[in-house]
Amino acid sequence: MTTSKSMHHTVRKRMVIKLGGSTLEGLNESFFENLKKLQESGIELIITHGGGPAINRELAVRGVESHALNGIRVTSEAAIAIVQSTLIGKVNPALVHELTTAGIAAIGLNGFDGQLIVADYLDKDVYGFVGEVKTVNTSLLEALISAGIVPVIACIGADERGQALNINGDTVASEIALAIDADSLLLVTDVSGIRINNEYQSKATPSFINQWIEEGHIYGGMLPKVQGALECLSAGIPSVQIVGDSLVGTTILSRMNGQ
Ligand SMILES: Nc1ncnc2c1ncn2[C@@H]1O[C@H](COP(=O)(O)OP(=O)(O)O)[C@@H](O)[C@H]1O
Ligand SMILES: CC(=O)N[C@@H](CCC(=O)OP(=O)(O)O)C(=O)O
Repeated sequence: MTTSKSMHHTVRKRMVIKLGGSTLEGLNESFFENLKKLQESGIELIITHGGGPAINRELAVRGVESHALNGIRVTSEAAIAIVQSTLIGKVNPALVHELTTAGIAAIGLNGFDGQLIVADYLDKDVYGFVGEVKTVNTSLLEALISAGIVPVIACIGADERGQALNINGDTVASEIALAIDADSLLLVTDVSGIRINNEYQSKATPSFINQWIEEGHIYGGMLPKVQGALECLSAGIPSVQIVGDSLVGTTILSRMNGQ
């Protein structure tokens, strides 16, 4: 009797979808219908999200300054409280509401829930209260997935002392994809993929991406996306896509297929 994986497991397809703050507030009915269709086709969905614009508005209302470095928000003690309350208190429940309204069973989570995302400071002197992912509670996610519930994860990590740490949404998405061995990662943003010299790229490879970063064609908020994508690809996740809300964009593969 062979013990090949395919003989013991029904083929599962698992997709992590990250919804960027840039596009989150404008998603329409047809976007959620598309998600529902993906789910009905048998794909297991895990949703993560950011919320940069909502955080910016809240910071401005309260007069707290912040700036980005390499696409990552340098997060002061005053800022982390606002990031935490905005993502967990506002953005996450609003998204869960939209999903459940669309008929998708969903439950909101953040790094504190069941120690979902245990984090440590990325580099406190440089970035302040920004985290890097140490561990992901995959059994919690597996339990929800097998119950047919879509986990909706806000990008807040918790350190071992219970301090909230801000983690870029793209980084959380790729770390979750790696932890649960996803078959694909979909980063939904406000542009239809990677644009180089005014042209959207339908395909990309790690070597092109490294070149585009060096030449300055990829910058700011696109950096954590492609960095997460490269990590996923090198760990064996077959495909990462960066797309707009119509799900059209750039597919990043380890190598160009058939070309
Ligand atoms: N080469 C590139 N192609 C497309 N967008 C890019 C590129 N380089 C930088 N960007 C910027 O990245 C932005 C998307 O990142 P971000 O604003 O952080 O979105 P999100 O909130 O979805 O994470 C785009 O709107 C664009 O301004
Ligand atoms: C550390 C860090 O950069 N955290 C991000 C978290 C939100 C996010 O990633 O939002 P988007 O999806 O809109 O980019 C921030 O504070 O903006």
